[in-house]
Amino acid sequence: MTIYFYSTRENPYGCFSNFSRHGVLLDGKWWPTVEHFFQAQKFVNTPYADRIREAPSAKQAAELGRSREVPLRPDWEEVKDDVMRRAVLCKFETHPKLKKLLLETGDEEIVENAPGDYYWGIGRDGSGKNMLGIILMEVREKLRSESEVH
Ligand SMILES: Nc1nc(O)c(N)c(N[C@@H]2O[C@H](COP(=O)(O)O)[C@@H](O)[C@H]2O)n1
Repeated sequence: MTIYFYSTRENPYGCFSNFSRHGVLLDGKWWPTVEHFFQAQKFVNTPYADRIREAPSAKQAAELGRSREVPLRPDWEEVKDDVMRRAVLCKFETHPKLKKLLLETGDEEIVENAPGDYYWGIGRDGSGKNMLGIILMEVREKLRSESEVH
């Protein structure tokens, strides 16, 4: 059965959202959520990226990251999927309970049911790309093959 997630408040899969309070250590810094890291990478190596890292919530980090008052890095469209892959993998490697939950989803399809997001989610009408769901399934496959080797 397809697994849908969106709000962090929904159990058990709300923790699959990038807004969930599961931090990651990346590039020598601690990021309170994947969303903080992802949004900051739009302005990598600028003081604005540090401002995003210090945002009190993922929602505020996303608002800062979506502002176009500060110039977006020129290669963002080319790098954004890999930025997301790295952060999502790090999250599930860092938090064993989340890794277990992800592996327990087996081969089920995972879908970010974000009504306003037709790229990372499926959008309101279900026609979106579901790139975050696809990345979660890629990460699941990677973690599964690693756990079979050891
Ligand atoms: N909770 C939530 N609210 C939204 O409005 C969303 N668009 C999403 N999806 C997440 O948004 C992040 C990327 O946004 P931008 O590319 O910067 O617009 C990413 O974490 C999606 O999973 N979630």
